[in-house]
Amino acid sequence: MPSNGKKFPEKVKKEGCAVRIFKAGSVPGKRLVERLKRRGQKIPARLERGVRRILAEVRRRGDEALVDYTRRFDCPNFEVAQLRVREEEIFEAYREVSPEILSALRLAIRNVEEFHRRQLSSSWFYTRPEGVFLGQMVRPVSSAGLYVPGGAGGETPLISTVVMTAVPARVAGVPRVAMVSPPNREGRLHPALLVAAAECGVTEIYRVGSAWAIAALAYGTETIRSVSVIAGPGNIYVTVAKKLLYGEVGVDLVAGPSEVLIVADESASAEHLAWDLLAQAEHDPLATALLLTPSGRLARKVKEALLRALERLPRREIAEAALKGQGGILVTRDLEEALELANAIAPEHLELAVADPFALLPRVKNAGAVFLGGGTPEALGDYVAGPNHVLPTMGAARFASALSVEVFLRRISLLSYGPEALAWEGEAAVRLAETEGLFAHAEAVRVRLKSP
Ligand SMILES: NC(=O)c1ccc[n+]([C@@H]2O[C@H](COP(=O)([O-])OP(=O)(O)OC[C@H]3O[C@@H](n4cnc5c(N)ncnc54)[C@H](O)[C@@H]3O)[C@@H](O)[C@H]2O)c1
Ligand SMILES: N[C@H](CO)Cc1c[nH]c[nH+]1
Ligand SMILES: [Zn+2]
Repeated sequence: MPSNGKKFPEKVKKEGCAVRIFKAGSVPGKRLVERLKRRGQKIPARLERGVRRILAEVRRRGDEALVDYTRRFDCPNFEVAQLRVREEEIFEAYREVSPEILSALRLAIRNVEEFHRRQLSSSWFYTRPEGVFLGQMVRPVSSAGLYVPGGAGGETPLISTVVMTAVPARVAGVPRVAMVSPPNREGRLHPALLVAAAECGVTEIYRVGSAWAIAALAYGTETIRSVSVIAGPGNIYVTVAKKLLYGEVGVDLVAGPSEVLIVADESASAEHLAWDLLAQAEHDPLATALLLTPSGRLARKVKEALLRALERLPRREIAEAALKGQGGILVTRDLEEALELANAIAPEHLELAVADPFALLPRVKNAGAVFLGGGTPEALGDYVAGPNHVLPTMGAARFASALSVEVFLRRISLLSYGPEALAWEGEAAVRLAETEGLFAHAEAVRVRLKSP
């Protein structure tokens, strides 16, 4: 029964199966956890083949392939001349965006910049008395390509992702920043997307999305010059393209379909938790939205709240598919077990909706970002708080971190030896080179020892 005492309408009753409650220790509970733990391990072979084909086409046919794919998936009448956004279109976009949106964007930019400035590492050096100079020189990459998701037909342009990708690139000092995002059916990008790009110092904007946009940034086409590093989140096609191209081009991290895992106790509001779960589930049918709680009562209340909320959700179909596929509610023995499972799943977002979240924090090992306390919805982090919302998914939080200024920087090592230092340490290098059987290495040092 819903909490207002009325019966659920038929439709909601039927959809009740979208939200599953299991005991964490039960067979279906364990099965769900095992599936989530393995979620990043294998790309379906058909999907990978499809993405490889796209990459090869763009490499071979350049702009022509971009236009073909864009016509097929996003904008039926797309022309090559529409690929690059012209400067006048950005001026026009400023006229279309309301002052309220502009000031919200500027607040987000300020907060994101303040957070990311703290990540800047500086160059340094030190010397050793015998005449050794060693150091590290920090340099930005010369160009970056930013992927901003748009959904099929550009229906859901993630304007906030412009801020999250472009601000760190600007803080790092990248001189050339190219942004790509899929156009809508009319071949347009949302005006707020263009304004956000201009506000964050993006230097080129292209209307192109999915795996073909990633290929264009990596290989270059007639219109789009290749870049040194690609950053930004995207759907499974974007994510697989980035994985396959890693090495040919720098890639930030595996930032695929969104994920939230909430650990909650009875202090949490069921309605708040339901909306937090749906906030990630509505991103993608492949999104993950999981609640872990020792309270059976809270579990049932969240399920009811979810079913009510789904009724009002415009992207209900997407969210339901995500809940059915990768979501649910698991009732754990205690908070300890909930934390253990959270660490094993390594979610993109971890919410600690418990009475004393800071007491649980020392036990968190794997997560992209942690939201402490029921008053801190994940959505704040998506838009305005300051930390980056481009975060590791599919278990990558075990080894990767949020998008940061570091992605756009390189640390170049510096070495200089004077003759005295060479005399002191050269012999050790010769011995190690000989042990490795590398004659030229040894000789390169020996000739200098003989005639410095
Ligand atoms: N991990 C993170 O940090 C993070 C941040 C923001 C968003 N996200 C995720 O990014 C994703 C955004 O996805 P989206 O769909 O909204 O935008 P998107 O731009 O990533 O994907 C849309 C593009 O994919 C194309 N596409 C659709 N079907 C295709 C197919 N069968 N083959 C190849 N291409 C196809 C569309 O035509 C369009 O060009 C979501 O999964 C969201 O959860 C993740
Ligand atoms: N939740 C997404 C990261 O998984 C980021 C985002 C952008 N806009 C809304 N949400
Ligand atoms: Zn989100």
